[in-house]
Amino acid sequence: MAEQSHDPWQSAMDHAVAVARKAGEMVRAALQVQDKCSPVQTKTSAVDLVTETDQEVERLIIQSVKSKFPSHSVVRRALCAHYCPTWIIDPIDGTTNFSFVVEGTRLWACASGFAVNQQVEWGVVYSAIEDKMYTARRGRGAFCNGRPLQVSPQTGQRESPYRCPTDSSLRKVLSLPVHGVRGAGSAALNMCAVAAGFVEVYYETGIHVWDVAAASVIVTEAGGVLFDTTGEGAVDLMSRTIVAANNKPSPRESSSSWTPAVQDNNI
Ligand SMILES: O=P(O)(O)O[C@H]1[C@H](O)[C@@H](O)[C@H](O)[C@H](O)[C@@H]1O
Ligand SMILES: [Mg+2]
Repeated sequence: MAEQSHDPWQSAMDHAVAVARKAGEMVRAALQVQDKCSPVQTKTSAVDLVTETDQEVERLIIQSVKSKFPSHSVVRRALCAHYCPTWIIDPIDGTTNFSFVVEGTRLWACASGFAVNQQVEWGVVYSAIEDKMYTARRGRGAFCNGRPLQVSPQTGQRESPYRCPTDSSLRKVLSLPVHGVRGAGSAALNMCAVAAGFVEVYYETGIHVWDVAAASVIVTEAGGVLFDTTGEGAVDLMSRTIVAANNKPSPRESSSSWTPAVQDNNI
């Protein structure tokens, strides 16, 4: 079918939802086959864990986008610097959990974000084990299985000297007077947890654009905010650091009521 001119981004997003379901089924099936969950060597990176299933799902997405939207680019490694509509995909976000069957395999997801002119227009994150399809279109809200998402209304207390975490401050973050700290391992799902109001803040350094592009718009459309780890600037999805939160505390505002999903992946 040809690309539709009246709302081309919407038809791309609908397609991403369908592909994510298919990808999720593929990944679930692969869990039964040891070889498909084992890390493979790639030329690109020794650090980035990749399995045969990552590669299969990546091929599935690329082929389906190329046949349906031939003018679109598909990348894992760049937020397109020019106008070109670009899918930023993470075939399996949480490959470590998938590969090592961590936490009952729950925390992995298939994620696609779509950027035009460096703006993320929509995001789709599918948690196949939970059958949760998170979607958001810029300016049109965020949803999980069609139900609207809203970040937590929780705010901090004014007395605390807490500031937003900085790049090198994992120890500080871990000792904050918060209810609890979790590092569960899928950036996309951690951000969706912020969007859904389950946690108030997610923070990570060492992250890549494909880990966060899809969920970035899900967070903001659910009423959340993204900022850099100094707490001062706007987020740059290429910067490899991110804070996603239900609100942006002023420098003197407390985190004491926050329940962060925190990870630090400095490499
Ligand atoms: O490599 P994949 O796509 O599995 O993504 C994961 C990152 O590699 C981790 O840094 C990060 O901590 C998260 O676990 C993230 O989701
Ligand atoms: Mg990832």
